[in-house]
This record gives sequence, structure tokens and C-alpha cells, in this order.
Amino acid sequence: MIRAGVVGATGYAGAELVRLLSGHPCVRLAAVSSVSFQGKPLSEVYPAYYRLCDMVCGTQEEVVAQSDVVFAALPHGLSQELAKECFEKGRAFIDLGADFRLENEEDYREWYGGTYLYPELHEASVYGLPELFREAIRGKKMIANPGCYTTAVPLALAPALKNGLIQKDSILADCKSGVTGAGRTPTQNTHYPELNEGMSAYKVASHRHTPEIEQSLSHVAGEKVKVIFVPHLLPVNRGILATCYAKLTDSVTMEQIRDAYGEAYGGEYFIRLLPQGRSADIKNVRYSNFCDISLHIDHRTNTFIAISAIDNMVKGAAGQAVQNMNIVFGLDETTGLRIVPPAF
Ligand SMILES: NC(=O)C1=CN([C@@H]2O[C@H](COP(=O)(O)OP(=O)(O)OC[C@H]3O[C@@H](n4cnc5c(N)ncnc54)[C@H](OP(=O)(O)O)[C@@H]3O)[C@@H](O)[C@H]2O)C=CC1
Ligand SMILES: CC(=O)N[C@@H](CCC(=O)OP(=O)(O)O)C(=O)O
Repeated sequence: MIRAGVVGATGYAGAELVRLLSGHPCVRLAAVSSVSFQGKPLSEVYPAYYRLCDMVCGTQEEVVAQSDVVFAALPHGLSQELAKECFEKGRAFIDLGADFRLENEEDYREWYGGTYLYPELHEASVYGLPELFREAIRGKKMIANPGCYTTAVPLALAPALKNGLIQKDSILADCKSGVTGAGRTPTQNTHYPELNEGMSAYKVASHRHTPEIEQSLSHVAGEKVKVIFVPHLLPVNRGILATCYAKLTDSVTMEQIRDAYGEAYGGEYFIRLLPQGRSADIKNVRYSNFCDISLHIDHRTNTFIAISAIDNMVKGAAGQAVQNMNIVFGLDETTGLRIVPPAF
């Protein structure tokens, strides 16, 4: 059994990791940590885990000492020291935050205000979006796990971009996120009366996921790609809906598009290409690691529209992290993740 530990287990991403790891057939949840709830059982923080995970929250050091793989579910900026400790002790390390996601330190400085404390760790780490970069992940032990928008948008657009079916300078990603994406600490925007029955954009064309989305799409395209990215907060608990637009290159047909997506994703268990005429819906992927994608053309304006739906807590965080762990440990990628989403 793989001994897995979660640092930051009391946050939403950490708690979701605990849920998935507890049901994983090859994993024993070895230790969980928290600062605010140290000494308390996790089931006291999240009563849903009563009698299922009554493990007491310990320290970060205890997690590292007792685990073969350490998952970090900490706010941005707190993972680098922990990564170093894991690296030195030979632990696999999977970071759900952004500290290792950007390849260019200048981008990290600009968008997160931080620096790379240990450049050799950044060299050793790899961006963990398996459906696009699987071969690079194999054999690595330090994984930068992408977040929600940065999973949903590249998956929606990659095959069209790779096959030259869309104009690279015309990409627009209009995204909606469930409120768990903002984490457990309440803010005025996420306060029920202010959120409920409303919907608004935030960080319009200035969100720090922009360089990360561009990094993935540029790798796929083989040249620098820019996107206009506008996120919105949706008054639901879970889900990312990414509606992505781009101008088609000359005389591209839906058949060509479906061929390209079929070829790229036909063998991908977690990507469900929807039949023509259907539209991706966050309701149908809840609690699962699926990414549903629907494909559309607006013939009047020669525009391609790809819509992807994921559960931000699963394919956008904890599920993808477990998928990466499966790759690192040579397991079938779907182990512990063959979850059937509820029908309603
Ligand atoms: N929510 C989501 O949909 C997604 C989140 N992520 C990423 O996952 C990470 C965690 O996010 P999320 O779970 O939403 O955030 P939460 O705010 O819900 O949880 C944060 C966690 O970090 C711990 N923590 C906070 N400050 C410190 C500190 N100074 N030292 C040690 N531990 C600390 C908290 O523990 P305690 O207070 O108990 O000590 C808590 O367990 C972030 O990097 C986020 O960007 C990635 C993809 C999606
Ligand atoms: C609704 C909401 O606030 N969402 C978060 C993104 C959550 C996420 O995916 O976190 P990463 O930054 O780790 O990728 C945001 O917009 O910053």
C-alpha cells in the first residue's frame, strides 16, 4: 500500500483529497496536517467523515515522516519549503497550489509576487495535466498539479489548436466557477446573501491563471499563444464551465474538428466528448474526475466554440492529483477514480 499524507487537509482541496484517498484501493491514508485544527480529528472539522476518517490532524513534519507521497493543499507561496523537505527525503510530492506551475520565474514574480527559492526543484518538477503532457510526467516525483480553470480551458482547446483548426490570436475563454473554488475562508463575495441569485465576473482579463493557460496552450501550439480570460463566480458549490471561442481557420468543418478531438481524446477515460447537439453541463460531472467537452460551430461568424465542464474540486484539484499519483506510482491512471457522477 502507498502511504499518502495530506498537508492542509482541513481546506476544501485537502478535504477532497482525504475523501478520494480514503476510497483508493492501493492507498493507506497515513497522516493529515493542519495548523488551526492541530490535535483535532478531521471528522470534527468535517462531520461527513465521522467514522470514516477520524484521523487526528498533526503537523506538516509528521506528514512528511509518515508518507510515501505528500500532497500539499496550501495557499500559494507555502509549498516550496515543504517540497524541499520531501525532495531531500525522497518522498513523492504533489502540489495543488501554484508554486511550481509556471516555467518562467518572471511570470511567477509578476502574477504571484514570489521568487523561486530552490531553482533545482523547479527543474525537477513537471506540470501534471496528464491528458496533454502524460509522457513528461512519467518517471517524475514532483508534480505541479494544475487548478480548475487551467485544466478546463486547455483541455477544451488543445486538439483544435494542435491541428491548426483555429486562429491562434482569437482565443477567448469565458469561464464560470462554483464557490468552493475560493476555498473555505469566507469573504464578502462568497457570503451567501451577496452570492446567491447573482452572477458576476471577477479579475476580468487580469486573473493569474492567464499565464498558466497560455503556457499550456503555447506548448500544444508550438508557439506563443495568448488568451482573453474572464472568470465568473457562479452561485453553486462545485463546477467549472469553460466556454471557449476562437475563429476557425479557412473552411474547417465539424467533421474535421470531431476527428481531431476523437483522435486526441478517444483513449482518454476521463474525457467525455459529448454527442453532437449536446452541451457540457457541470451537473453531469459533479464529484467525478470527468471532463465533459461539447463542440460547436457558429457558421454565421465562422467561430468555433468548445465547452468543457469539470468538478473544480476533483478534475480541477484533488482528482487530478490522485490521477498524477497513479502515474507516479505506475498504477492504472483511473485507480480509485472510477466514480459515477450522480444523475440529478
Ligand atoms: N478550491 C479549489 O477549487 C482549488 C484549490 N486549489 C489550490 O489548492 C490550495 C488549497 O486551496 P483550498 O483548499 O481551496 O483553500 P482553503 O482555504 O480551503 O484551505 C487552505 C488550507 O491551507 C492551510 N493553511 C492556511 N494557511 C496556512 C499556513 N500559513 N501554514 C500552513 N497551513 C496553512 C489551512 O489549514 P489550517 O487553517 O487548518 O491550518 C487549510 O487546510 C490552494 O493553493 C488553491 O489554489 C487548486 C485547485 C482548485
Ligand atoms: C472561485 C475562485 O475564487 N477560484 C479561484 C481559483 C481556484 C483554483 O483553481 O485555484 P488555483 O489558483 O490553485 O488554480 C480563483 O479565481 O483564484
